[in-house]
Amino acid sequence: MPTDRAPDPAGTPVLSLRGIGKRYGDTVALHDVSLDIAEGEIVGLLGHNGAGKSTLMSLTAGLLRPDTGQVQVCGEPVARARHRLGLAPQDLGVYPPLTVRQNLCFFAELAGLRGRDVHRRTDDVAEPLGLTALLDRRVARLSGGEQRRVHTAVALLHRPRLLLLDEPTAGVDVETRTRLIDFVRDLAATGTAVCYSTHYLAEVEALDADVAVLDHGRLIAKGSLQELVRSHGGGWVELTFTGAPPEARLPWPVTDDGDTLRVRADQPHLALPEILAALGDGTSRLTNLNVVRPSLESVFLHLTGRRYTAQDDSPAGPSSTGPRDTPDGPSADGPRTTETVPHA
Ligand SMILES: Nc1ncnc2c1ncn2[C@@H]1O[C@H](COP(=O)(O)OP(=O)(O)OP(=O)(O)O)[C@@H](O)[C@H]1O
Repeated sequence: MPTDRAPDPAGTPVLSLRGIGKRYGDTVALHDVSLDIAEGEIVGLLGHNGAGKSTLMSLTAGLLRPDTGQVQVCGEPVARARHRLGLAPQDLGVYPPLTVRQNLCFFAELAGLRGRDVHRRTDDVAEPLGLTALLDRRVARLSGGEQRRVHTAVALLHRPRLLLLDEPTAGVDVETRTRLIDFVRDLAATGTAVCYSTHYLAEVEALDADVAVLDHGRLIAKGSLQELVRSHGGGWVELTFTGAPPEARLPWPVTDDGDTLRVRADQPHLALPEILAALGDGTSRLTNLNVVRPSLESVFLHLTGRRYTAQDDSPAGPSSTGPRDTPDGPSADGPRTTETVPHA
């Protein structure tokens, strides 16, 4: 059985990316990305659409070759260490006409398992992902969330040292999301290194993961949630208007993003009265008001100038940091007020 739990030389990360660059024609998908993931560490890989997350996952899994740099898994070039990693890509890779058990047994054999190990391992991965009762059901008859759990289970059959999950909760319900997060945490507690890409900040917070932020192919931040909030701290008051935001003279940094004014302040809720007073008559055109307390969302705003969830149109996704709604026009009841809760 190709299980590999031999200890690595002390200090060798399970995943080591050094100076990774990748272009598709004129598009720079990744530029000089270096990242380590240690045994038992979960890294939440975040970035807006097109930031390079899937490219990074594919390179890490050895499915793509970087133009520059090196990918090492457990101290070896990835080409020699593929058996040590498991990848659950964004697109489902299971066979709908087969049952869950048939899928898992098929992929277990592909991964090199034989005889009783195939069935034992199938049962082992099915149980924590809540698939035991579904083993004899055809995948085609399962819900989207159940199918995604099967897809994730496939990546685990050979007990990888490194698990790559590319948006594992895309389109799944809240229960499946919670179950997956618990499962990933338990897995990491047994020593598996996990790289987890997602569009939902709340998941990264629930995973208690370190955070790696990609922006236009560059790794612009890496650290624990607490570290990032400390170094890119402060919160925001976000005010949306009909038409261009009014001028406001304020003692805090102000950015103007179309119809939205953002004011960065250490204690945004305390800054609010002064901000509203400075807007004067402009408040009559106010349609939405959002206080973003120091959190992963405020870190994102600071690093990229954009809300993380603002471009995410998945109906199944939770809003990690409070509503991201921006009404089309003024509400009859006045501006909508929301608050982003601090997580760190
Ligand atoms: N096969 C390809 N050919 C050409 N360009 C590509 C290809 N795959 C990705 N790209 C481009 O490379 C950049 C990074 O894409 P990638 O899919 O890695 O981003 P992502 O962060 O995973 O995005 P998303 O969150 O939308 O899945 C984007 O500009 C994308 O358009």
